[in-house]
Amino acid sequence: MVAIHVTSEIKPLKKVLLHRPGKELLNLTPDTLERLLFDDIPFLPVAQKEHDRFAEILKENGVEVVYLEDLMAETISVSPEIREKFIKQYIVEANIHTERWKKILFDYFDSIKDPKELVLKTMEGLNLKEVHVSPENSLVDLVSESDKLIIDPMPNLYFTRDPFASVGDGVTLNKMYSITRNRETIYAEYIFNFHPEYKGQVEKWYDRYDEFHIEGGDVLNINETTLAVGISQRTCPEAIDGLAHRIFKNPKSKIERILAVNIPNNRAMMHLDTVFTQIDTDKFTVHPGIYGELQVFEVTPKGDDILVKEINDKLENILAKYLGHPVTLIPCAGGDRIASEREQWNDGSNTLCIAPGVIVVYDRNDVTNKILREQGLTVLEMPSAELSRGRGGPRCMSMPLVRED
Ligand SMILES: NC(=O)NCCC[C@H](N)C(=O)O
Repeated sequence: MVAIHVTSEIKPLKKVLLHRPGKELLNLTPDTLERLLFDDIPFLPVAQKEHDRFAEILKENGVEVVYLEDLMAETISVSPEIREKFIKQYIVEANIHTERWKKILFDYFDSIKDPKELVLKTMEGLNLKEVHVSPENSLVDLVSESDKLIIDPMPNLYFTRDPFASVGDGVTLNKMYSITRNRETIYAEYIFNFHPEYKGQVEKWYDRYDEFHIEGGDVLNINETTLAVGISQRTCPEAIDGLAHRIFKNPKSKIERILAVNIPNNRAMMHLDTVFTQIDTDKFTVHPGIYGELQVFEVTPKGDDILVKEINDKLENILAKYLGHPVTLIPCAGGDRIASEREQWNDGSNTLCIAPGVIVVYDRNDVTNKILREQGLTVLEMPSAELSRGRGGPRCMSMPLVRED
């Protein structure tokens, strides 16, 4: 089987990457919520139960589920050098810069021998009181509190959609918008560089060391030759320019055009997949907030450069043009403004399509889900009381690695 192969949003899903939320959620506090991009603190045991049900629904429907933490544990088990390189890089990226603390923390992480336990610990964050230090050796240690996080958790890791995005037989390895989420991409970097199944198998259309930010939630595979990318809070036009140059220049890419869709810059519409997702060959769920004419740019190759053309139109017309047939937009919660705003906040339009017309959704969006059933979709509901507090739905919580052609 190929390592990565995704040319659509709806073709049968064969293999998907998830991350089971872990103790990183226990290191969220009211003071850090905003910086760490959460709106509330999920109750971990319930969040895990909900996530396990998500994975079970996928498996019941023939999808192979792999976990980020397992792939990463396998990656650092490839050789002691890779493990050591990872720990050192992780510490620097966690903003630890003094030689003394780099050494203390290297020894701490290096002492965790089980690879998966080590990976999970790097995700969880670290409290000063977990590390044994001799405070008499340093003024800094004596003046600081003993019960504080010295390494932040990465609570958004269960949104595997964002740090990298599968496009064709490659990935965009993303430079993220926020400091907290930028740390997450280290895992994909190591997996794609060193994991035996992925090393040398995956084209990189964008890199985490590039200058401008782009996130996977903004990347939608319309078909084999057309990619839609949101210009949003999380993805800037410069990143799309850079991606276009790279992807058009690479003979292994089949992408012939990128549609850059300008969406409002706010938290309720943070990514393109927060405002619309494809659910069938001719159907999309949408946030009613993007009805009407949208600013859209068609980016195509022109010699060694790119050509950008503004093609503003209604979403349904743009999609119909590139898919080659009419499409129906189903608004979140129908036309009811209050229900729609409520359900949109809990990702009512953010569905994971696992085959044409078959979608995984949050159970809490009951108004939207009823409408989707009436439209003939197979709606697989997952529990969502706690997971939804992170502001992402089933599409955000999954990264397709392989979809059938
Ligand atoms: N694709 C998505 O819309 N992902 C949801 C990400 C939620 C996360 N709390 C964030 O703010 O990045």
